[in-house]
Amino acid sequence: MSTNLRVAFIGAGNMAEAMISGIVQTGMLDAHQITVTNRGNEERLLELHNRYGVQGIKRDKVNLSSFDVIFMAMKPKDAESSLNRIKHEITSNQVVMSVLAGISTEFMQQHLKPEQQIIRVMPNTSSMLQESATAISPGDHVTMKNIKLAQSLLTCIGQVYIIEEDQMDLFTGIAGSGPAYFYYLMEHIEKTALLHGMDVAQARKIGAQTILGAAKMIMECEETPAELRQNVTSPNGTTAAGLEALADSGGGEAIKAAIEGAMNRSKEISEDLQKTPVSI
Ligand SMILES: NC(=O)C1=CN([C@@H]2O[C@H](COP(=O)(O)OP(=O)(O)OC[C@H]3O[C@@H](n4cnc5c(N)ncnc54)[C@H](O)[C@@H]3O)[C@@H](O)[C@H]2O)C=CC1
Ligand SMILES: O=C(O)[C@@H]1CCC=N1
Repeated sequence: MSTNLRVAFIGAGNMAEAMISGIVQTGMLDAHQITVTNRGNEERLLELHNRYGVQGIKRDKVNLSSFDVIFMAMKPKDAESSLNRIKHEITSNQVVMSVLAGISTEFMQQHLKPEQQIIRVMPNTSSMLQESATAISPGDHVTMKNIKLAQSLLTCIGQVYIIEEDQMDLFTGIAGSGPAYFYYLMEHIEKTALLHGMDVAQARKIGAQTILGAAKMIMECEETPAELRQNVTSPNGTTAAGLEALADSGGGEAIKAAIEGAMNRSKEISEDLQKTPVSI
């Protein structure tokens, strides 16, 4: 990766931090190549500087024209005003990569210059440990060189998949929001363990190792998840009883509902924004 490459994050929240942490830890970029901005929380900018060595500068003081890559990492509700501002600060040689849920490349294109290079990205917070499942959908004007740049930059926060944009809401439901489902699962494992007298710290380690082991089995074995499940399940044994209780409690439906709930919310964010008149 070029030592001259400069990357700006607009937005200094959880997602920006997870990505910065992953990028800096792999050494793909030097901390001095990264600038992070927010609207005014200087304490947060100092925190990110102290943790990762990146430059933290208030949005008003940043000149975006000197960056090769501009990551949009604010909340979707702040996208429109931010895009309207970015439009006048950058040229089409620079690439805008947006991690915002529900914000389409079409919406971004409408608010930026007609030939602006745009890539829609959906990472997750496991970026922090370089274990994100990240999707990218390139906009119409982005060069192959910048698609490759996005791939190598995002590879340092985990696995990267190029997908059609019409799959982005679904991807968000599975992977963008996905870590939260597993944390929720863990919360319930801990609660149940505690209820039956196990120490929470011990239950956390045991539960996490079980999830990690199952994930590795899925990644590394040839069997399908259904086959792997059957391998655990002895006739009339403990797993059969557990799975029956899970199904009786609507386990499968609950997983479908979670993914579809997040997917539909992503669509809804996009539709709501399209209803607002586009400001010039
Ligand atoms: N948290 C997650 O797991 C994931 C989040 N995302 C997306 O990342 C984006 C950020 O999410 P979080 O980091 O969780 O939110 P957050 O609320 O933690 O951070 C948002 C940041 O944006 C800043 N900000 C808002 N408007 C701004 C502006 N005009 N200029 C500069 N900074 C501005 C805020 O000061 C704050 O630092 C969202 O759009 C979300 O959809 C995507 C994938 C996963
Ligand atoms: O909850 C959200 O809206 C963001 C997008 C994907 C994960 N977190």
